[in-house]
Amino acid sequence: MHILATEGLTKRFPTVTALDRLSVTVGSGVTGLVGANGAGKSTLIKILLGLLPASEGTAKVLDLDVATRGAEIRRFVGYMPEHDCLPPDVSATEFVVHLARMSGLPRTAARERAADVLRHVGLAEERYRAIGGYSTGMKQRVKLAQSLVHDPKLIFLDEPTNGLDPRGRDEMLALIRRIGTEFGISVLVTSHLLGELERICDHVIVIDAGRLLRSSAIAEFTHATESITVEVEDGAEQLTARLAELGQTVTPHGRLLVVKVLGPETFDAVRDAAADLDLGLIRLEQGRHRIEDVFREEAAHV
Ligand SMILES: Nc1ncnc2c1ncn2[C@@H]1O[C@H](COP(=O)(O)OP(=O)(O)OP(=O)(O)O)[C@@H](O)[C@H]1O
Repeated sequence: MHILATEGLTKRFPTVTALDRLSVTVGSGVTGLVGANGAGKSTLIKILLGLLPASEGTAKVLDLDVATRGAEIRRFVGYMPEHDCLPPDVSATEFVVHLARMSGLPRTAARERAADVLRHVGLAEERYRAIGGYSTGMKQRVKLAQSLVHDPKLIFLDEPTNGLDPRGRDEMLALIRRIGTEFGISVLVTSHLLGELERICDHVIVIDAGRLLRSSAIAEFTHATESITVEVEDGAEQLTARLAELGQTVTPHGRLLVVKVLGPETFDAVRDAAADLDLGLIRLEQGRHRIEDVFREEAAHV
């Protein structure tokens, strides 16, 4: 089953089209939603939660229509908003217990559940202190904890690494991965930092200006762009021409050539062509393009 599916989903604001005929499906697991600032990520999440009406098109979350079943969707889905939205004067424990009670849990169960989720996100003794004194990383953890407290099947995390230092970012990403694998909760996580999602997602959706650029399993993203970098002392142009004759896909960058790996024969072709032309090979390096490169390539074609 798809955990969510959109068809021709469009959202027009007075001066901008935030989503433009977006049709995409998402399966279970950890899915990354990647796009630059303003690409439409937060708008999509708000529509999926039934908090914002679409202008056109349809969307379903857990097979429920967002236009009519928003309240049910929000029962099964947790949401970590992008911006700071925490009350400064209460403790993390009080805040999360309160939200657990609002979701319908009795007092004792709400306390137990809040303690569990705060422990899972790594907040220890400090959970009894007022949130106003927390670091950004701790606030992000509280926001993550509240998204989990009502035992959702799926969570939407909007820019959870925003404002974190590199260590905080790594910890948050590891936590998100664990939620997906150990707790079996499906995750839709947004980021404008494309590389970081590569590490934790099973599937990535790339959007730009509200339009779908690409949706594929992470393995396809990296596999499809596997390439080798070749450097020769002289004769890069000759080598480029020879490899092209041999059916290889070559992009010259000065003395460097980036050759797309079509199969094991690509390595043989480079070695043999360099030997035939009597060129000195300085470097033959396998390099995996990262999602950033894929994004740039895709964006260049739009
Ligand atoms: N309530 C609104 N009224 C008018 N325009 C809006 C509104 N909400 C979003 N937009 C516009 O829609 C576009 C998409 O915004 P959105 O917040 O969905 O992007 P995003 O990908 O989440 O980016 P960011 O990470 O910067 O929030 C932007 O141009 C934004 O200015």
